[in-house]
Amino acid sequence: MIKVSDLNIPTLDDVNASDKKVLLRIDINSPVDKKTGKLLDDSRIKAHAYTVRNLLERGNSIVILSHQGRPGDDDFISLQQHAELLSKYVGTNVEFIEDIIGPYAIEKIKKISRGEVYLLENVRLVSEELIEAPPVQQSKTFLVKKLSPYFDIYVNDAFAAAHRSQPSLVGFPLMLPSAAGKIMEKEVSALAKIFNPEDSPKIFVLGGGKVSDTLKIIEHLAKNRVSDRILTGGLVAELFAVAKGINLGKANMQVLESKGLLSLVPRARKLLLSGAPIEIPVDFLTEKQSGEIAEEPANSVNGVIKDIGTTTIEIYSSFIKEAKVITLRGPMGIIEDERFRNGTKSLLKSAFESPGYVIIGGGHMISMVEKGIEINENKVHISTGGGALLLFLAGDKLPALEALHLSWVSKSGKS
Ligand SMILES: Nc1ncnc2c1ncn2[C@@H]1O[C@H](COP(=O)(O)OP(=O)(O)O)[C@@H](O)[C@H]1O
Ligand SMILES: O=C(OP(=O)(O)O)[C@H](O)COP(=O)(O)O
Repeated sequence: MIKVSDLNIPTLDDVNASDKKVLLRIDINSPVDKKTGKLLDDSRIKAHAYTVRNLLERGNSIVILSHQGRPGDDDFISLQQHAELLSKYVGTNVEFIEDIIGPYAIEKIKKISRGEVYLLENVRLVSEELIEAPPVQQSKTFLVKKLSPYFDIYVNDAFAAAHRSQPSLVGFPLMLPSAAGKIMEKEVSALAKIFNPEDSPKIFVLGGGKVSDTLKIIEHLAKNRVSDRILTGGLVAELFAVAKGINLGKANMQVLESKGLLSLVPRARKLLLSGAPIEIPVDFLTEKQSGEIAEEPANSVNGVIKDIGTTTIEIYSSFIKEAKVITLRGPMGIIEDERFRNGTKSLLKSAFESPGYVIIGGGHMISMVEKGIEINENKVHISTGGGALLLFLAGDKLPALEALHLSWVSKSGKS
């Protein structure tokens, strides 16, 4: 059992996860090369393989659910590549099933034997999965009603998606005995232990492209007074620059407009006026239509912003070096292009060299941690989560954890 504030989260031992038919939800959503459609990083796949191996050692058969990307985005692809990589890291064949709740998937699930592992297709192909709602409502979806009858237990290992109240994450725990997987258990236990509200100064380095999510997180961090300083990068920085009245130029305004982000400016401006400790870059690395790459001051940008500039790196690094806890999520630039990785790499280096404790999260951000560098586990926690990590650190209750708690209460009669 894991205790998280007033939630009791059952673990594999609490549901006797042995010799059972297990429905396992993991989060192997990974960065994708927009040009080739190939996965750019397999950190999450490698991490979740541990839970799959653990469940196999307990004599279970396993059917896995996960998502990749969001409909309409370039990274919304099939899980076929993921199954091949999972087979490699688990050390046994993970059969890819190109179906989710259709007759082919159901027939295969009915016949699965002990020791077999199936990975179903991208669960976000089921339209219900895109709707967030409370567990009771999600337990009545086609996805949950079609799959639940064929399993003994449900295991949620998807810490990185635990902030999503979607059917595959919160619907099954009311229908099946449920538990946290080994990655979920490890993340929640570690973060609850290392994140001491008393530690100060706490710095959050927040970048990336999930601006609406990150704005909500910053509102929570500011409201709960969890962060002493928030250093912004990526599209998040551009939103706050515009909110500060900085003219980023026509090209960048068009990027923000095309992503529907300008409607968030009033909320960002309100945060700035409230005195939230938010920093924005003083310079950017930009690319002109001619292809020329240049470093430009934030108040006279002509090219399309692709990364933060060196002066910003120096200023942010000086803040990082004074921090007791540094949490980084979301890259500073368009890291799919190696020309725009300097900002992210430089800040990661400053964090690793600082005396503070470092927490790193987010699929793209994790992919930037140099493969094979020596990570001092006493000083660095590499989370599989991004938004989920930040909301957990901001003190929010994650819907997937609440659903597991509800399942425990309803099935065990214990609170
Ligand atoms: N200045 C920028 N303009 C456009 N996209 C950006 C910029 N900086 C970062 N990005 C994009 O942000 C995406 C990663 O964002 P996000 O998913 O929030 O990060 P994480 O996966 O680490 O949580 C990458 O695809 C990257 O190309
Ligand atoms: O990659 C994820 O979140 P992250 O980008 O915050 O790390 C999770 O898989 C959640 O994906 P979503 O933000 O499309 O629901």
